[in-house]
Amino acid sequence: CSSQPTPSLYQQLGGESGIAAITDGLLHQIEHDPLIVNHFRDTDIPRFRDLLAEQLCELSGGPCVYSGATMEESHTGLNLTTRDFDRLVNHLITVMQQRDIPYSAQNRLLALLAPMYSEVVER
Ligand code: HEM
Repeated sequence: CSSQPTPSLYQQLGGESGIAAITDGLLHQIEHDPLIVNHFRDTDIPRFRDLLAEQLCELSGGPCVYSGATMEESHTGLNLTTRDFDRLVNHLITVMQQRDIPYSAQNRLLALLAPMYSEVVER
């Protein structure tokens, strides 16, 4: 068979180091977004960073097991809105574009995150 196997989403995102860089880039975007940064004022950022990277790794088919709280548990009481969700997603897109992640891989990741909307917003 001469066809190449489809790379896993995890591989397309750059594996462990690629996902670490995407997570750091996203945190940088959040830090500079006055419309959402306040949600994170009581958050242990190093812990959040590690859990988000772990979750993206697991979601994309990498060798990680997410060890954090469920999305409902961790977002209940934050009173997040659709605008907050959209801003975070747009920041993620910006970071993936900056890192030249293939468009198809960007969409694969976004499709995995989209169903979390109802677990995160208006909780
Ligand atoms: C699909 C979208 C999202 C994903 C995958 C996600 C992922 C996560 C993860 C993995 C955690 C850590 C859970 C834990 O502490 O055990 C977390 C916590 C948190 N998320 Fe999200 N999140 C999403 C949307 C959002 C949005 C839109 C906001 C606000 C703009 C947000 C704000 C927060 C905050 C403030 C915490 C920390 C809560 C605390 O300090 O305990 N998240 N999120």
